[in-house]
Amino acid sequence: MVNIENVTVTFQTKDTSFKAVDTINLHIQEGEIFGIVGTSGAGKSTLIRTINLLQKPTSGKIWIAGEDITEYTGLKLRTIRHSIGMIFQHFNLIHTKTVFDNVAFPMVIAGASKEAIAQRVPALLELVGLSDKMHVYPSTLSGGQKQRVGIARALANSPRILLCDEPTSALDLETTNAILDLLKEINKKLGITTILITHEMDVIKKICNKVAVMDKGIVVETGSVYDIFSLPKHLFTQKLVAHTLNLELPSRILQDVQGRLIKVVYNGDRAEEPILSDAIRTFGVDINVLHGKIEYIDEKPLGVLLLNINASSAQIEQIISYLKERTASVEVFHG
Ligand SMILES: Nc1ncnc2c1ncn2[C@@H]1O[C@H](COP(=O)(O)OP(=O)(O)OP(=O)(O)O)[C@@H](O)[C@H]1O
Repeated sequence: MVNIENVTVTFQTKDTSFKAVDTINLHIQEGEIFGIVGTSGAGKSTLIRTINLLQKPTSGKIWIAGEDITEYTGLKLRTIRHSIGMIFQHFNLIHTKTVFDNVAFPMVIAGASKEAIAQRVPALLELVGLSDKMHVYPSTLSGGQKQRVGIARALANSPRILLCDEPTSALDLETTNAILDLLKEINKKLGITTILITHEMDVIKKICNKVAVMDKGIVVETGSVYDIFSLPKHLFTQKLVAHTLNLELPSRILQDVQGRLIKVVYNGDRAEEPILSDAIRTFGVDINVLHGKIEYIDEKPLGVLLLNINASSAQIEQIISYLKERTASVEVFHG
């Protein structure tokens, strides 16, 4: 549906030039929720803005549904933009217009009839759960409600693609979850291809199917969200995932621990197997669980355990290879 081909964006300042996006290639399929994650300054906003040409690539191409749109201008550009909705971190509502008029605005610009607008806007407000706020002004709404208006407005011209620029960064945790649920529901109901940028792996974990991890203008890793969480390959991704899974131990425990400390990740059906109790029985040693959890990502289980094994070196090696055969990864931390 969306192909980003060798896209580079270079900003010229007075004496230097700076590559905010460097030779990025991404293929986003129809109907999926594709996340782009990275820390501040990674180039996420610049990249997402190239998809509707709010930011023109310095080089490379943007393909939408098989059309190269990179050089589009005038009517062609306006038409393609109507098929791409966008929502923003700070909602970008027009404060002098009512909720109804905010949602109607893109339809007015696109030349829709009054009848079409009168029919569509209430339906959109119902979809986002704001039917009772149709005639109020944005200043009377909460952040979550403002974002719901932003979503309804982005859908006004029935786009095929929805771009979400940090849609929940200005919201509290509960409202974030409600907005992410809504985006997921809309994606399912309308089949709209959704591309979302965020600095939070939790957002990716909650709604995305695929993810690209960006650092300093480049994509360091891309794949299904489940694969990226269970086996992150790049060091930068590993750090993001470790931080999100929150498996850090207090330094006192790390200092005092005797024997070997290992991290085991197990995925798919194996997350529900009694691998650990099997290992304890097979080798007749004590294995102490210091920390662990099973997460469900894309409805598939992903287990992560921090284990402490106190046994002879030979036995520990045997246990590690036993676990390696039965789990996604085993990492030795200590000892
Ligand atoms: N118009 C511009 N002129 C010059 N530099 C720019 C411009 N826009 C962005 N940059 C720079 O490009 C880099 C990437 O910015 P961008 O906003 O795309 O990152 P980001 O990953 O979205 O970060 P954040 O979440 O903080 O917005 C930054 O170093 C930024 O200062």
